[in-house]
Amino acid sequence: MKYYSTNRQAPVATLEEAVVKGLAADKGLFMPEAIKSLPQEFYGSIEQLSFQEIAYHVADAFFGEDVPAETLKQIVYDTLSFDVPLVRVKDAIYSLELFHGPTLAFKDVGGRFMARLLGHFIRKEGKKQVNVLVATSGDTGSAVANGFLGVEGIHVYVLYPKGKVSEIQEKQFTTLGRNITALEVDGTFDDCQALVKSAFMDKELNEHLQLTSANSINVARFLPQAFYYFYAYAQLKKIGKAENAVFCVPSGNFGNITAGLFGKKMGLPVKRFIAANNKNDIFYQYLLTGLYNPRPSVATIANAMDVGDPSNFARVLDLYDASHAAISSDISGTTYTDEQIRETVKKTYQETRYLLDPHGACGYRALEENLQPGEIGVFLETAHPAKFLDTVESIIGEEVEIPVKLQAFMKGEKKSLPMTKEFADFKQYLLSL
Ligand SMILES: N[C@@H](CCOP(=O)(O)O)C(=O)O
Repeated sequence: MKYYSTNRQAPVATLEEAVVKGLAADKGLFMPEAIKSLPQEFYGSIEQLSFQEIAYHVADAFFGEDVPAETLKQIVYDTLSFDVPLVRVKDAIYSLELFHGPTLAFKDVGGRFMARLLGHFIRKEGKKQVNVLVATSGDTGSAVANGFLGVEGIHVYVLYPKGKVSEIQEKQFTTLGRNITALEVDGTFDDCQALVKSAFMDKELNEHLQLTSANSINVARFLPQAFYYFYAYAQLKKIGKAENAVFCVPSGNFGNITAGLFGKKMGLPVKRFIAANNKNDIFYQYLLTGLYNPRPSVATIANAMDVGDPSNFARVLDLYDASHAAISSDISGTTYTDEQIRETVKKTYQETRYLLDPHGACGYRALEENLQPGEIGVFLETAHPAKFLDTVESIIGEEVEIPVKLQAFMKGEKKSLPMTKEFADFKQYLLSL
């Protein structure tokens, strides 16, 4: 399969080139030339398949031409060593719990898949060291750092905005050492993302180092996120609730919802999507006005969604031929203040005893407010509430139990390097390596 750039000014790439480069030479995002529909028989009996079996079918449609079947199967099965259960919260609203992986956030799926696929390409080609640059507003950093920890031939640099991620999130990527380096940037997530993208475009740097990205701009990070939409559908089908499924996705950089849109293009019977924003509501405003106006992100309690210029908007436009009408017919939007998020966590916990995290709360509330009669709503519960311990405990006024996996991260000592948001400083640092 070949990959083209959303900016259409760069040569098409092989899968390996797209994964190893991350971003196209014209600063566009790579898109697969074909989105294959999966056969009706697959959907007809999908509820009989395991998560790993379903994911392998989806992975095969994208990567099967370029990765030997046994290798791809191994990558998928190793990646998905945890479950993604669908849990009913209230009425027709279900939570797709994406926080049962090693770092307790949905990014574990893409992070682990990409680490394994990149590792495969490095071994196959005997490549020199690949340096992964990743910008995080909270969850990507930990998933990528943990997914790549100890992978030979790869060094990961995590760029994160100083003081704008939760304490536990920070611990998850600053305490690992080995092939993981954390850079604490005096700026916002958007500054971190801009530093990373500028590095990919810099000729001198790219002659000095082999660089790639592990944000959802990388096809190997973002496409695997489609796996769990199919699995959610299978779980709905098992309980006879698969008609009129609506997926509601807490959205920041828009990689997660874009993976769901790919699923729909592959024939997954999804009625519609809702993108739930926090106050960084650039996409919501786009739906209202037809104008895309990126702006500096503001800090919220749903910090992983604090993105002011969502990278994957380019892919959404590409998927729908830049038609605002077509996009709006598949996706609606919502936006919530911190106050509304707090209110939702509290009320839902009091009513149902289900504890939402601040991101999931945006998704849940959007369904509560927008679900039509006859529709079944699934919101993506993107991270475990304990990752936002202080926030969540202060909202519900109770102690939250910290899963053992998280406790382990909290014991380590934070190690990070300070970095300004000036590209010249970042470049100098990378050149000194
Ligand atoms: N929400 C992210 C921001 C980066 O998103 P990505 O999906 O492009 O990696 C985070 O938690 O870091």
